[in-house]
Amino acid sequence: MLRLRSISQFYGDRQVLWNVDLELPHGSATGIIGQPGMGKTTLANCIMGHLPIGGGSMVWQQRGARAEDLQAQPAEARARLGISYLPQGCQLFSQLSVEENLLIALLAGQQAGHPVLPTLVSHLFPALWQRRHLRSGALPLALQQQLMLARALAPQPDLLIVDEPTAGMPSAQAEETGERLHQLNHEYGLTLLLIARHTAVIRRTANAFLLLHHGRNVAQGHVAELDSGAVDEWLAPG
Ligand SMILES: Nc1ncnc2c1ncn2[C@@H]1O[C@H](COP(=O)(O)OP(=O)(O)OP(=O)(O)O)[C@@H](O)[C@H]1O
Repeated sequence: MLRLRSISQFYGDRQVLWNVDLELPHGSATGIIGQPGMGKTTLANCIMGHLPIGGGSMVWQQRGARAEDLQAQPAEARARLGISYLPQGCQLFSQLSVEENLLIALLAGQQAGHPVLPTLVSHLFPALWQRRHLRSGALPLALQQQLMLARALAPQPDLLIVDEPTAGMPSAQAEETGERLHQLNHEYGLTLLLIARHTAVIRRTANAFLLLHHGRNVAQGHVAELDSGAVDEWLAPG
């Protein structure tokens, strides 16, 4: 469970997040939506500890563990606490094999010292697993994108944060990615936080949404409420 209260963030003197509240219960799937430049990625970076917060609180409770102040944990500890992040524009180690890419990710997480890849990876990505000895840079793009997701899952996180998971994908592949994320949430109980400019993948995968506009949380609720038209004006360009 992750609970953010009144998060603010500044780049220099410029404030980009204003009193953002967000609650992610175990097993939930939440989408953060908003136009470009509204603070979605900044919020993810605050959760990961890649950016300091200017104010507010972040409480994290891993399954079966005590709640703790996330701010007290350095960025490198957050993967071991069960939080994984797949940033937009993420890169593979293209000269390394599929398996080596996965093992590196594994060592960053809570399974450090026990480099055993979870069966989840082979189950969810059989075509990728069959090619685990191949150089990752030689894979077709669709499999490279699967590998990025598989890498984020290798440490067996409780919470996966994915920034623009379907950006630039052809629609069939975007649908497939949405399906995998849905499966991870429904079958494996993974808590998801999805960031997207467009709502298609959020509608497919999430049950709750939060809408950021110029760094402020202007709407949130159940994903079914996205169909009410109430959020359209916030998402319209210009
Ligand atoms: N490193 C930085 N230094 C200064 N300003 C930044 C930095 N990164 C982002 N910003 C600014 O902060 C604001 C929020 O950016 P952010 O990337 O969080 O938005 P976003 O909603 O994720 O956008 P996108 O959908 O384009 O990724 C924008 O005005 C952006 O220009």
